[in-house]
Amino acid sequence: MSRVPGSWPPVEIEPPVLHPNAPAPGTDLGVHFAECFGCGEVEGGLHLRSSVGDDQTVQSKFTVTRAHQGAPGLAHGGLLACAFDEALGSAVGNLLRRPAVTGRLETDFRRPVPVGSTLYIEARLDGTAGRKIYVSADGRLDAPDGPVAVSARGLFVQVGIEHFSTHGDPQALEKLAEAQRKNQINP
Ligand SMILES: CCCCCCCCCCCCCCCC(=O)SCCNC(=O)CCNC(=O)[C@H](O)C(C)(C)COP(=O)(O)OP(=O)(O)OC[C@H]1O[C@@H](n2cnc3c(N)ncnc32)[C@H](O)[C@@H]1OP(=O)(O)O
Repeated sequence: MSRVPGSWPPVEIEPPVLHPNAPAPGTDLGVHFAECFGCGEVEGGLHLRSSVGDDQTVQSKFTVTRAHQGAPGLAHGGLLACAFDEALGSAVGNLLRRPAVTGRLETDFRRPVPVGSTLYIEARLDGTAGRKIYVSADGRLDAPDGPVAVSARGLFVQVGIEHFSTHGDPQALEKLAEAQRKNQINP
């Protein structure tokens, strides 16, 4: 049960409809962008690894290293929130294949997450309302059925692809499109 007040999703939603080219359960999702702090090969990054689960979920693993500390020996809460942003975004991007950005992210920190532990994060699509996409996730300590250490809920907002070229780095965007073509990701 969430500790964040208010019902979830906060508006009337439609059930999520998976994209016809959404990867099948069991598919390893790889790295969506080599320079992504969440899943890329970035020094000190989170190196999240994700695969498609059953029932409109994405399963991710995040191992906490010394680079992720806040208090000595414990994961920094902001980095944990980042891991959930990545896991939730991966569920939206891969299962719905709608370009979207995080509009709102809420996290409940329930247990300390020590350096060396692995969070098993299950992110699920909750529903959509027009451009708004509601997703939530639980992260369990050291095993897929371990105790819940962190829970999160996110609102992603669908954007046009020009969002990334207008506000971001068009060259990096082209690199990303090239990587997706190589991986035969059909938008
Ligand atoms: C495609 C192929 C994929 C292939 C596979 C890819 C895998 C891919 C993995 C990615 C994994 C990375 C995951 C990291 C994802 C980031 O970290 S994204 C970076 C962080 N986020 C940002 O930078 C977003 C910055 N914010 C913005 O650009 C704009 O505020 C937004 C979010 C686009 C919304 O602006 P807008 O388009 O003008 O829309 P706006 O009318 O303001 O809002 C739309 C609706 O959302 C609601 N809304 C917006 N913000 C909020 C809020 N904070 N609270 C409540 N409601 C809100 C509005 O009230 C509105 O509701 P309605 O009026 O429609 O009922």
